[in-house]
Amino acid sequence: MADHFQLRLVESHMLAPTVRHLSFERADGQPLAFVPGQFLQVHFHYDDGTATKRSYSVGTVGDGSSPVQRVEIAVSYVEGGAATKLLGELPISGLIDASGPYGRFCLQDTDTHPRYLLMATGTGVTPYRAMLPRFEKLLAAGGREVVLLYGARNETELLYGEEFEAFAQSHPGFTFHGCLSRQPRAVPRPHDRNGHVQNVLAELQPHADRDIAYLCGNPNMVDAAFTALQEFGLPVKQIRREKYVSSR
Ligand SMILES: Cc1cc2nc3c(=O)[nH]c(=O)nc-3n(C[C@H](O)[C@H](O)[C@H](O)COP(=O)(O)OP(=O)(O)OC[C@H]3O[C@@H](n4cnc5c(N)ncnc54)[C@H](O)[C@@H]3O)c2cc1C
Repeated sequence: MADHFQLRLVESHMLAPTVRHLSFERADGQPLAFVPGQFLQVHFHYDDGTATKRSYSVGTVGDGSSPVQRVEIAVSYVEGGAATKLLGELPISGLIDASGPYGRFCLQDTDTHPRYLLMATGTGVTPYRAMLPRFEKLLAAGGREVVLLYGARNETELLYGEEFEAFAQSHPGFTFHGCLSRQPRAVPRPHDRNGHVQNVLAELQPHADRDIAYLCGNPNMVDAAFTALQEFGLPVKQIRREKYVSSR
């Protein structure tokens, strides 16, 4: 159930040239209960006093089942963006109004498909970071495979790339494909792919009997991947989507 609270900024750094990682705590000292995959809304006012809000996926890696003390988000720079400015200029200890958690872009206990196909561009990878402890449990139970296709123009834009690489190395059922559309890595990793995420799909041969897909981030990518997965025969109920549409 959604709650309203203030968040206090405790840490902020650039994750990539145009993406900032922000780490908050609730000002009331309470932990945040959320299901990995959910998002928060940040509430603020334009200069003319009009109230507005923006959504951000929670990226905190907790234990996957209990509330977290840190509320981590990744914010992509948008030219002239009101929330971009607010969050980019927020000082350490600065407060913002927020509410949440919201959304149903979450893993379902009822899903029994053997392979999870996760696709993301940009900050759309954030919910999958939060889901890592859930994937750890799924993989430990056996009989499952998780494949993350993460699209970026170059390696500097692979947010949390080292964390996903490390998770893949310590969890053999998890494969991380960095899909680089403009510039390959200086030192390529074994699972790197060149091109857009949806182009790498064919290599994985998605199949309705095997796959459940999660798509998150840029709406154009989500729509293109949704169409491609349907062409491979996946029914709509096996394709979960979170589009980072502008909420103005
Ligand atoms: C469920 C959900 C989860 C989201 N999670 C995240 C997240 O984790 N991280 C994140 O960075 N964003 C996320 N977003 C997008 C976020 O809510 C804002 O839309 C984004 O940060 C831009 O807000 P802004 O106030 O800076 O720009 P605005 O003031 O809203 O927009 C400024 C101008 O830029 C255009 N614009 C807005 N967004 C984009 C864009 N992405 N690319 C190009 N032009 C744009 C607008 O049309 C407008 O002309 C999410 C959106 C949704 C719906």
